[in-house]
Amino acid sequence: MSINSLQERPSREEATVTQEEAREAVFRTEGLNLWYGNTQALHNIELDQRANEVTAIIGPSGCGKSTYIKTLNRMVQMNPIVKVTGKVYYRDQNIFDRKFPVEELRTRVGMVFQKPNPFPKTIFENVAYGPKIHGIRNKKLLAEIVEESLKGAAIWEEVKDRLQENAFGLSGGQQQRLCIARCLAIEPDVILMDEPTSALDPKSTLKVEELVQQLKSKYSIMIVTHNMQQAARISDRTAFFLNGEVIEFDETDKIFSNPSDKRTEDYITGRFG
Ligand SMILES: Nc1ncnc2c1ncn2[C@@H]1O[C@H](COP(=O)(O)OP(=O)(O)OP(=O)(O)O)[C@@H](O)[C@H]1O
Repeated sequence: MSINSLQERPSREEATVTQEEAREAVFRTEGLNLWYGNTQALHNIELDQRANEVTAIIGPSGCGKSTYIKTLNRMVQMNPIVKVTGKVYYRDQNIFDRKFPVEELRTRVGMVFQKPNPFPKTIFENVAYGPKIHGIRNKKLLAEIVEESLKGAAIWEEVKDRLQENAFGLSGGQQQRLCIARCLAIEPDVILMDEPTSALDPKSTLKVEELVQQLKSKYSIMIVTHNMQQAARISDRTAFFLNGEVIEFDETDKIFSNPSDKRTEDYITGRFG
């Protein structure tokens, strides 16, 4: 079974899809429960990630935001004490099915972490690493992928003359965009971001936010953030988590202007969290 064969992305010519089709669910979570040992961290989560949209996950510390997004690439299940029930469909296949191709899932679903985590390698090698793992050896092709990915992550102009320098020589904000480029190099379908700007200064934060806005024309993005202004600025829909539950999930404008649940209102107005 191959994810790629099931969901070949359309060519540009075929890409004249209707608004409705463009917004199909890439991930659909139904009745998801998750335990760390005997402690339940997620309760009956129901959530969709639509294609070419940004979904923000907000909520106070410890409410299960990171746990949830790490469920989507099955990273959380690398921890042997984790147990899950319920269903998470990626492009209509349940990722918890025994036959589900997990390795392919990880190439289709990229992840960007809170702290930039470049490899101790050159800027070029950081981006070429994933494609090389996938068997690409042709130097010209690798160079093209590296350039395109760095351009996609809006960092090409800053690094094009120093591709052979160590990535640790970049600023924090540049390192984070390099990590986004590394993620783009494996041509993901979905990008999960776990507080990608929390370690960055305001200028770098703005750059990453602008980048997220640009990337959503090609990718579907889910972003965990503690920064409510950020969620309001860059997301199409927002899910408010509290104590491992989704309290409210709606259009971002609605969540921030007229939330349905008092707890959402209390959180976004800073009464707790
Ligand atoms: N590896 C683990 N082992 C046991 N419990 C864990 C583990 N990781 C997370 N938890 C627990 O699961 C719950 C949810 O944690 P999670 O990290 O998903 O929350 P979060 O909303 O992302 O928090 P933060 O905003 O502080 O990053 C917490 O009670 C946490 O203590």
